[in-house]
Amino acid sequence: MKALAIAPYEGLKELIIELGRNQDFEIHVEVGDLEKGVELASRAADQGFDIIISRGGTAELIQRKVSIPVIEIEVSGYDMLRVLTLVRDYPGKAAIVGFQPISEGAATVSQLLEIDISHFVISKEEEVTPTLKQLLEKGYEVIIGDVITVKEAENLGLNGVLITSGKESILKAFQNAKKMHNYFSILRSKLLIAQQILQEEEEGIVVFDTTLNSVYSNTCFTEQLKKTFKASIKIEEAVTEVISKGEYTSLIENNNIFWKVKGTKLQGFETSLVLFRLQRVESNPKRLSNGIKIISSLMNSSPIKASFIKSNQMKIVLQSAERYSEKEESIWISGEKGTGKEKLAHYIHYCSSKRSFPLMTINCSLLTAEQWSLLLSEEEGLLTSNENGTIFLKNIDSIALSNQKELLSFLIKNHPKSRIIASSSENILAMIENSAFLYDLYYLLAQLTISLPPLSKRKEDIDHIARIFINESNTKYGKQIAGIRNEAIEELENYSWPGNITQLKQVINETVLLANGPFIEKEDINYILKTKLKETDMSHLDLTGTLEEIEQRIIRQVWLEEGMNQTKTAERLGINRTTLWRKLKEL
Ligand SMILES: Nc1ncnc2c1ncn2[C@@H]1O[C@H](COP(=O)(O)OP(=O)(O)OP(=O)(O)O)[C@@H](O)[C@H]1O
Repeated sequence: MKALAIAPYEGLKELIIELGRNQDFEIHVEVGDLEKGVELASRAADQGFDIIISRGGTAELIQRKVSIPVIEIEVSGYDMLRVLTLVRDYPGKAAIVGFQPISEGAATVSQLLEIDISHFVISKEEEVTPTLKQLLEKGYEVIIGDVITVKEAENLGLNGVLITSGKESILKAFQNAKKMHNYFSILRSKLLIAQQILQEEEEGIVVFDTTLNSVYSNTCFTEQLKKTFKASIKIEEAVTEVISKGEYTSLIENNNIFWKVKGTKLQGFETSLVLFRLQRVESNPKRLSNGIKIISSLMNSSPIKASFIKSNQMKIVLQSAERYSEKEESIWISGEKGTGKEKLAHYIHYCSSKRSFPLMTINCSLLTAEQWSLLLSEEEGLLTSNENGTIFLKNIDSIALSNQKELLSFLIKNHPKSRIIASSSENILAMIENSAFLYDLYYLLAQLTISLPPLSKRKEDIDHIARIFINESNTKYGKQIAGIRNEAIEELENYSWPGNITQLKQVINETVLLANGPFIEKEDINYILKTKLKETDMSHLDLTGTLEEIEQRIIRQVWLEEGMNQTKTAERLGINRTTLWRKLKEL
């Protein structure tokens, strides 16, 4: 043990040095009262001292500033006895001034020795001067006390007598120091073990106090997760939730790896401390990440701008979404490809109380059978890890029957606490009828349903949505398109949009890229619609079946592209209107 003794007065230094010679530990002594003592002490830990020994007010001040143990040389009965014996024959009125233990100790001893001496208790340092001034006025001449009191008494012209520490008090302090050092060594080694384990832990650990200061974090957290944690979790909300409800759970994604976040309260501290543990989700994340994404809790602006929606059909859809968002039930969104089902799922999540938790999107059409079984394999798997948030099973109609069965039994067995939204673009009731989709799974996931109309049935929305896309494309390509002519909008409204909003987005994107003037003209739109789409749509043409069936598909495709305008369709196909009319009737 290496001890630093800070003596508030010179004489004490000598005594400590003398007594320290016979001890089995190393002791250094410095002289310093109050602030000077604190200054000396603050360097002690860095200088390799294990413990500090000091006295009275200086010891108390030091204790508040350093992290190593501080042992106080207490005023003993012997010290008191000595000083009282000394002043017994002093001429003039004498008083003892000090904190409670000193002044009460003095009272007891003076009573026993039948010495007539008054004692005055002070509770803080600032009371020393006013107390002494009062005593001066009352005719006291001798003041007995510790270093501060005696110094101040002398300043005021009183006769100060210091209660010096005797041999016994110092030896007792040495003994206490040794005991404390032993105790601290055991504690410190336990702390070091714990700290090392936490530092090597593969889970991230961070502790916040109520002022949102991080008071502890381990290497895994600081080196790998800190940035994502801060960007994905509203720390204030999370800490408040732990303090009010006792728990917080969420999920974050960091470089394609999913981490469960669990917040709990640490017990046994004076102030509230909140611990967050970040655990890697068990399933092999690399193999799962394809097709699964997490939109963190920090979704600040609405994914759908309601004021841009003009069609009644869509207004009703948004109203249902808002009402359903507050319910716990699962929601099934159906609609043709590209009608905005994913956007609507985001909107539901955004409107709900789950908004500050993650939205996990699982694109079922991108997951392989192997990934499906991984996703569903373990109880602590990904599907159960986002308890407070929303899980969006996109394109659920694309999963194989065997995976549907697995998903159904997983959901029945594990009851994920998260809200589930599913989306499909096929006619799901027909699929159920043809045994291509499980009846039970549909009804489990479709407790509430929303059907998105195709874009051709909500032409009033085209104008505004097109403007959103022009803005997006301007940003993307650094273009400055200022607007779109009304005639160009009319062309867009007359088109049939088999690919719905996705297709509108693509058309606007290409038009913006190719446009030469500040406005998108009717001709720009026509060029893209007629030439570009004809190529892409034809490439998707289904060539199965008889020639007659293929012909029917071509006629329907062109008819849709021409906005169901028979004259234009006949013109493009090079047939007369009567033939077209007859052929369309056969469709
Ligand atoms: N109200 C809207 N405002 C602006 N953009 C929209 C809106 N609705 C959809 N979109 C955009 O249209 C495209 C298609 O939307 P989304 O992916 O939500 O459709 P989907 O029905 O889920 O598509 P799919 O069936 O192909 O998976 C996306 O780029 C989306 O951002």
